[in-house]
Amino acid sequence: MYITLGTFITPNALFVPKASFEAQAFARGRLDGRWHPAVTRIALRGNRALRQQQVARRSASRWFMGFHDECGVVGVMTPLHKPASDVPARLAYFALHALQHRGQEGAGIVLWEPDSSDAQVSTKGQLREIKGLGLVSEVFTDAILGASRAVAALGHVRYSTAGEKNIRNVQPFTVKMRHGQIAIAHNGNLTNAEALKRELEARGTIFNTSSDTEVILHLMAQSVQGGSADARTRLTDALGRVDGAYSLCVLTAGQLIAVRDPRGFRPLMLGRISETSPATTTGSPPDASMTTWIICSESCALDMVGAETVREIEPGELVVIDRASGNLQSFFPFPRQQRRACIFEHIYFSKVTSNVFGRSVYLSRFRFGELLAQAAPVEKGADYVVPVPDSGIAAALGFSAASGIPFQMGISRSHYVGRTFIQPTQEIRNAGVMLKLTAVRSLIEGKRVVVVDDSIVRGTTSRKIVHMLREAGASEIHLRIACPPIIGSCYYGVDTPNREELLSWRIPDSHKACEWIGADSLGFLSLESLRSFLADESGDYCYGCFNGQYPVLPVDA
Ligand SMILES: O=P(O)(O)OC[C@H]1O[C@H](OP(=O)(O)OP(=O)(O)O)[C@H](O)[C@@H]1O
Ligand SMILES: NC(=O)CC[C@H](N)C(=O)O
Ligand code: SF4
Ligand SMILES: [Mg+2]
Repeated sequence: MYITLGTFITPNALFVPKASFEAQAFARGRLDGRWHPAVTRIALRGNRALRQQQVARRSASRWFMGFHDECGVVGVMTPLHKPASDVPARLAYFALHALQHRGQEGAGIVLWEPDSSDAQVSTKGQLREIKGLGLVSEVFTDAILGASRAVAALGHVRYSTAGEKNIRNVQPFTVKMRHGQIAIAHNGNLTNAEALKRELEARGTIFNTSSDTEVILHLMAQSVQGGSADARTRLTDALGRVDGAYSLCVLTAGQLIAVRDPRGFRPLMLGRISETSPATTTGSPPDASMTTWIICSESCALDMVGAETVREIEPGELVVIDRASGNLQSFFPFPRQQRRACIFEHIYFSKVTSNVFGRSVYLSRFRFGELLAQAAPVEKGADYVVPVPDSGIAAALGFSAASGIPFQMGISRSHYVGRTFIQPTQEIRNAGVMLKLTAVRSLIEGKRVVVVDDSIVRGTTSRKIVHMLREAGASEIHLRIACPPIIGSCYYGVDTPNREELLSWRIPDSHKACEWIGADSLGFLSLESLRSFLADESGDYCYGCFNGQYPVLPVDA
């Protein structure tokens, strides 16, 4: 197998990316017409190229992004009268597609495929896994989905927080226990996983992955309630031993279980597709026996598959959907805790079309921008408010509305540069080439601009953007950030750099940070503003990465 190495000549720099299949696509097609690829063909063995691709993928997004997204989960359970078909797999696929922003390392779907003679009976058949590294659209093909015959599905998109980025750690995990197969999909991070792992290993447990999530399966298998065939009982027992963040779905041949940790760090939604008229129009609840239930991380996934949003799964709630009875039962098996929803879901992680923790993500971001304009105005005014696309757009619109400064898309984002792009070399970084973001010179030249972004993590993006806008002729650049300075890592399901890498930890003085970035001024949304926005609910949120007050510390830290 041979691949192509590309040499790219841009107005600013000349560089030779490392070999990979992505490089080939990049050189040949994706940026055709924009850059000027002088493509050099160099023969390389396919295996080596593949390894390089893996390495590049792993490290590329680290360079590009600040806080990484987390994971997304989905569960689908059809009603008893529905014969096995490709519908559960397709519903899971589209829901995962809507949740792709939450994880791009790998994706998986587990299908409950009943024995063909027994397609409508409740507790027979197998759980079958389809998973791979890469994006949802790369892992699943139409042929794979079309060939499936299932009555329920469980799906996951991963961004790792524990364990390496390899195929073994891609979820859902499916295992065979004494009472049958079980599959699990987890968003979050367990703060005592390492301690539990050591304990389990001392008892002879063999781990198949390096993910924290696997601990739950072993705890279930070795549950003191082990004699119980009931997955709910064993899951409750296992979760009683873990701490930290989990919004998870479990699938057996018979039941779909959804559960959220008592602090409710991560979101989890319940939705349905009803074959009868929805409750809202008839006044009576939809017939459970005619309902396909969907569990998912964010409401955007329900919208994607045309499902009705029923409600959030509550912090500490465990919901069991049983196919045979058509029942949905709710339990609160854990001691109650103060809710600690992750405010970063609203600042950056979740999709703007979602409602998360009972609030519209878009409206939150817009309001953060308005509050930022009030708290950190640009004293002498400016010509434009310019967002850092995509995640800074809603906050910039809010800033513009509150300040009266016109909004302009002065930075264009390339949609061909994914989050799994080739790692730029140090040479490229030094040349300040922005692969993802480009200034609109005709708009920016000679103008005073307020640049609004949702967050600064390492400061890489801000520094590059300021440099790029100066090169494009901006006369003043005022950077406004729609969240407080980030000074700590996250232990609850977000892949964060070490504290020492965080700009606001390294350079706590915002004047000095502004100098490092190269802007004319720098302003953040304060924690007080954030709390005032959340009003009565401000005590229900986690702000650990902003104030160092973590609801629960990792046991092994
Ligand atoms: O300070 P840094 O370490 O550079 O990280 C901060 C940047 O990372 C995020 O964007 P990202 O490019 O990850 O994704 P987006 O396109 O979804 O905004 C965030 O919106 C900031 O722009
Ligand atoms: N980001 C997440 O929610 C990750 C889930 C799990 N902790 C993993 O590392 O795979
Ligand atoms: S530490 Fe930050 S990112 Fe992590 S849960 Fe708390 S607010 Fe969210
Ligand atoms: Mg961004």
